[in-house]
Amino acid sequence: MTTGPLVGAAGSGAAARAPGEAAPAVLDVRDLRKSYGESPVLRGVDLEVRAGEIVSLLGPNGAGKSTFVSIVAGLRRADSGSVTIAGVDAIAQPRAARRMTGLAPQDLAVYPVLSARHNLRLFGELAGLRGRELSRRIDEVARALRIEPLLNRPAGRLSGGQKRRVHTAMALLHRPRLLLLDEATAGADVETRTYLLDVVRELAADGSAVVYSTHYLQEVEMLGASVALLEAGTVIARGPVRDLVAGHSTPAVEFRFAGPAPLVVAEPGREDFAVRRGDLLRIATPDPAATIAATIPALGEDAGRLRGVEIVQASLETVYLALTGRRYASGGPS
Ligand SMILES: Nc1ncnc2c1ncn2[C@@H]1O[C@H](COP(=O)(O)OP(=O)(O)OP(=O)(O)O)[C@@H](O)[C@H]1O
Repeated sequence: MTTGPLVGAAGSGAAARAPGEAAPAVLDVRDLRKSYGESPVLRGVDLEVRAGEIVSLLGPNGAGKSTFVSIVAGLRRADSGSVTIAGVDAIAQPRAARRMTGLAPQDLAVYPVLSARHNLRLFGELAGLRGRELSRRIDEVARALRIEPLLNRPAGRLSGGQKRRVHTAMALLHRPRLLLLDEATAGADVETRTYLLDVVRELAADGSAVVYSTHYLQEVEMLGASVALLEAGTVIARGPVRDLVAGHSTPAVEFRFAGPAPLVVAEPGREDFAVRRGDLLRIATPDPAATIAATIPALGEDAGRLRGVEIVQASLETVYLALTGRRYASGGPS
């Protein structure tokens, strides 16, 4: 897809660097802490995002992703820590930092009685664009996100997915050096999701740094993004998907039963790698075929209740499950 120059002025694309030279950090967050009342949410978050890099911010509900994004965007105050955006101290100089940042927050924020174009004009002006340049940028971004036919309609009468595109377009107008997208594809249909992801990839290819919070692990791979996994207030895993998969996860075999799964582990040494939840017994193993061959004879009477056996290959999802402990609570049915 050709969408035209979305972020040409970000100006830090890979072409300007010598081969092998690391791109500069656009976002540099150190030891960020934030509590709501007595409840700590961010307990010392460090995150660096380089020009041209897309970082998917993952984490369970309530992990603090939106809190992190809104502090970086200057909408909330941190208790302590530093946020530097393209060399500017975002806590000491929030206005200067905001000019380089584009934010599409999780909650849709469009003025419903104004047209989509008027919404874009307002946000473009807030970001410092004027006159012809603003009109040109509205046209470019509208083309990229396929909202041209919607521009003259009141934003309040657009569908959820159409509003989502207008809302995201507002974050892109001024070609931000740093783009913050908080669950940008929530509620979007397959087509809208495709446009949004295309635009994010193009922005990064032109040199923007992107922080993309999402619950859709598939999108991380579609974006070629690296991962920052937020859990219990800190980043517990950071890096390219392939490195995380290689370092944190093995395949697993899942045995599904009619009724509660038995905890049967036939292979010595695999006990710590088995978890049971409801009708499912899951055994992480480097050799799934051997695990199946050893486990089925050991099931005894329970073999009659066996309904299915599946090999689950190591993937970002298995890493996520292994690191956050979600879905498979160790130690029996829950
Ligand atoms: N304004 C607030 N006042 C008090 N507590 C808050 C406030 N905003 C968020 N929280 C709490 O802080 C924690 C982190 O919330 P946050 O929205 O940052 O998480 P999240 O990772 O974005 O979650 P989700 O994936 O559900 O969007 C949650 O426990 C939430 O209830």
